[in-house]
Amino acid sequence: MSHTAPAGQPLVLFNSVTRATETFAPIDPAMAKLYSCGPTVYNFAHLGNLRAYVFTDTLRRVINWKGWNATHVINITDVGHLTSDADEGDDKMEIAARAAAKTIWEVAAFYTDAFKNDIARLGILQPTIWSVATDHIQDMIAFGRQIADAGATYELDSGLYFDVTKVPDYGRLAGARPDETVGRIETVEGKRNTADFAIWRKSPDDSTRQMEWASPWGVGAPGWHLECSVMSMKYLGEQFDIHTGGIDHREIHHCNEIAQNQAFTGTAKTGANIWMHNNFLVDRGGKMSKSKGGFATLQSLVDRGVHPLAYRLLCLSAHYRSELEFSPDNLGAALTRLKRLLISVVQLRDKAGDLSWMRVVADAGMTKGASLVYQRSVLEQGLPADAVALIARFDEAISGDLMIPQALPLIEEAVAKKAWSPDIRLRLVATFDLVLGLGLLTLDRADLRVRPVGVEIDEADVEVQLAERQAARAEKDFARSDAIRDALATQGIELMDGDPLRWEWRVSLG
Ligand SMILES: Nc1ncnc2c1ncn2[C@@H]1O[C@H](COP(=O)(O)OP(=O)(O)OP(=O)(O)O)[C@@H](O)[C@H]1O
Ligand SMILES: [Zn+2]
Repeated sequence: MSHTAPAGQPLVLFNSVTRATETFAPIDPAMAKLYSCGPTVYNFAHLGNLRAYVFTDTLRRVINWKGWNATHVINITDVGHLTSDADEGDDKMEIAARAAAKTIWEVAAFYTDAFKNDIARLGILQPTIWSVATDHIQDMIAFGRQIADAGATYELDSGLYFDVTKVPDYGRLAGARPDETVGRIETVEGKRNTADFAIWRKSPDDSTRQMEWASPWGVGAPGWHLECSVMSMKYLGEQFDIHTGGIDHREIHHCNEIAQNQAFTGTAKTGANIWMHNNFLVDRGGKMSKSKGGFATLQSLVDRGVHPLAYRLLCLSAHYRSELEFSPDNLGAALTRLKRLLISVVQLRDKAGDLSWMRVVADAGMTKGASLVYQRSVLEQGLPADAVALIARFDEAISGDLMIPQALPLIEEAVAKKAWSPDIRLRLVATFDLVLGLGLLTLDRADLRVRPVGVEIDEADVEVQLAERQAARAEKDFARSDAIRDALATQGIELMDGDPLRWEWRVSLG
């Protein structure tokens, strides 16, 4: 891989700190460095949380596709995140563990696995490093000592607090001043400023916590904001390239991380050159959130017969800085679009015959971890000028602050271009899919036919009955054909005669 700036359009990204787009130029041109605030593992991720990781995955894929290597860290928050981001309430993990009568470690292990499983099903690449908060307690204490020595903190009975007036520009990211009380509730006696936050929280005398550690400020647990400053700095350095999170983090969590980073380095630097935030997935009730209960998980979609990649496509169909509405209609449209695309791609696959390049790319990507640029170089070899021009349009869209909604139709354009051989069209699909991650070259039609829970079907048997029905219809034995259709209907199988998608049957959604 080259270490010079890649060819193609410059990549511009919207920086929440300056509220402007900026040209991306990694500090170390040989390795871009990204940190994404990870899940708090006290429950399943909901679809809104997962939107945040489809976004970071897209960002990372675009960076790779355009020619840079990337180190990507996602943390696992298994301690410190209170029920309110503004230092109020109890630790989310402690509450969940009490409710389940389990240890926090059991709860964390269970939901961490569930999260990793969800992101794998969404085609999200594994980060280079998973950093688990409780593995870094000593690093957090050392960090806390340094910022305490620098005079940025003060101690109260309840713990060690950060004084937000000790750093320049506190709250610049949120566009708020330290004396503003928006979203903050004063619950801690003695705090100097409303926005001050806990670096270390002492365990109350009358209770023991499941998770607590000795520290210079008493036995207790670290503040949530501290974790991300410590782990991002540990793995990526004092100033790295991009820090991401959902837009709710722009108001408090990331302001506090920036303040800690500034106190630690004694500079005005925020810790990352670009701070990026994805907007919310909303439903009729507003932001999807765990605290509301009854939220939708990825598994709940699968249980209803929707393939996870249809949800990925739904996410890709909106720009990351726009709200995205989650509704059965939107999801249904995404599933239909994915099916349509896949039908065309499968037809091309059938026509193209031997795709030796596909084996090279798949092998390089999966087993040898080759960069996306290398895979692109295989795919894009020998393409005609008008196909290269389509790639340039794709590049232009994704380079403009990840304008994926504009890039998506180009895949459909490539598939439909009759003047190109199936081989050319598939090469384009494959190179675009390195960014989109929809698995278009590997999925089969049958994969998208997810069986909802509670529906008992034997797919081979359905296919046999369909063939019999086809034969009956050919012989104009409509009574027999209808009888087969009715028999299948009683098993929950709906036949789709004349289906423009040629998806001959589906499990009825009830
Ligand atoms: N509705 C949403 N849409 C998009 N991103 C979201 C949404 N809700 C949370 N996020 C993001 O998901 C990521 C993981 O967050 P985390 O696991 O800490 O969730 P949480 O704060 O416990 O969830 P909730 O906000 O539902 O209580 C964060 O980057 C967060 O900003
Ligand atoms: Zn964070």
